[in-house]
Amino acid sequence: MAQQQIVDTFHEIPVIDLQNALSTDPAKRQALANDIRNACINVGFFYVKNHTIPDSAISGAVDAAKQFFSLPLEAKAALDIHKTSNFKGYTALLGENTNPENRGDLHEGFDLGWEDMSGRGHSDNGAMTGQNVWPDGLPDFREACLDYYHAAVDLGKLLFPLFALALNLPENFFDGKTTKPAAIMRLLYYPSQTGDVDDRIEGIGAHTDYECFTILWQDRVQALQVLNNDGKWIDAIPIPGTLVVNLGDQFARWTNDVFKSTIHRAVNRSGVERFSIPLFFGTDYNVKLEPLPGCVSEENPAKYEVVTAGDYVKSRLEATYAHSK
Ligand SMILES: O=C(O)CCC(=O)C(=O)O
Ligand SMILES: [Fe+2]
Repeated sequence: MAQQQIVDTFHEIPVIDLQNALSTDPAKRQALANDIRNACINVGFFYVKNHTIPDSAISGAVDAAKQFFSLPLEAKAALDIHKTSNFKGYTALLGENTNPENRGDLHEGFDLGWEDMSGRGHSDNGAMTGQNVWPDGLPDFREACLDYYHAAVDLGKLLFPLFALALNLPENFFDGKTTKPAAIMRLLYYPSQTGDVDDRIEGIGAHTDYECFTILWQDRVQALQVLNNDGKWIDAIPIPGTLVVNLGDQFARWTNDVFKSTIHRAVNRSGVERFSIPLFFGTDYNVKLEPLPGCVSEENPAKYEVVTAGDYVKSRLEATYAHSK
């Protein structure tokens, strides 16, 4: 009988406490980085607790999302993402198709990028930078979104040195590569699917994320699922007080797949609506995604063509929205 290959897999997603992220004791920071390393190699997903985003920033952004998605369709459609060249604004139900085998994603979205509170978008070269678009008639919406955005970017800046340590690199390895962090935030609204459900329409179809890592707030409605190596969907159950962090394809490219960019999807059949807020965090758009020296060897030769982070994300976004153009 042929010997059965034993493939390591995971059945749950680890919870990592970030309390020691800024410890003055390097051994404590390294111990935390080791936990992150294990999660990145084996799962590609982990929860973080003691994550630094204030509850007030979360509740403000969630309230803003609820108000925005309750606007009349015409008001949201005026901000349709296809009207901008930099992927900002509103995505209608079925407007995106994350898994090309599906017929469209059953969510509405609102995308924004870097902008400081005083109203300046950052205007450098990347296709995804530049002005955000904002709805009329929701006076607190912009501030609530940006408040969360900046808190999540700060968390991303706390995580990058830990990822560097996890890869046996100097803690400041990514500093010069994340000067204008390429962070895209999305508000997401998933109606519940009821009645006869078309299997090719999911809240968000099976996909991997495009940037280095994603920081995701999810409400208490179970919908997010993560594919393990046995092809089984593992529920990323909502754990109050935590955020989900998952790796994206930029990190898989940097690390030549040593870090896993794990396939996931969201399916809301709970009977109630669901909200989530991902923030996709990458290096500056002009940085080349070159495999790190420690991640390439004779047994594991470089797998990916070197491209800039900006070109890579742009090509993935174009493919995602092509279906509703
Ligand atoms: O809403 C979620 O839980 C997941 C969203 C997601 O995977 C994405 O936007 O890339
Ligand atoms: Fe995702």
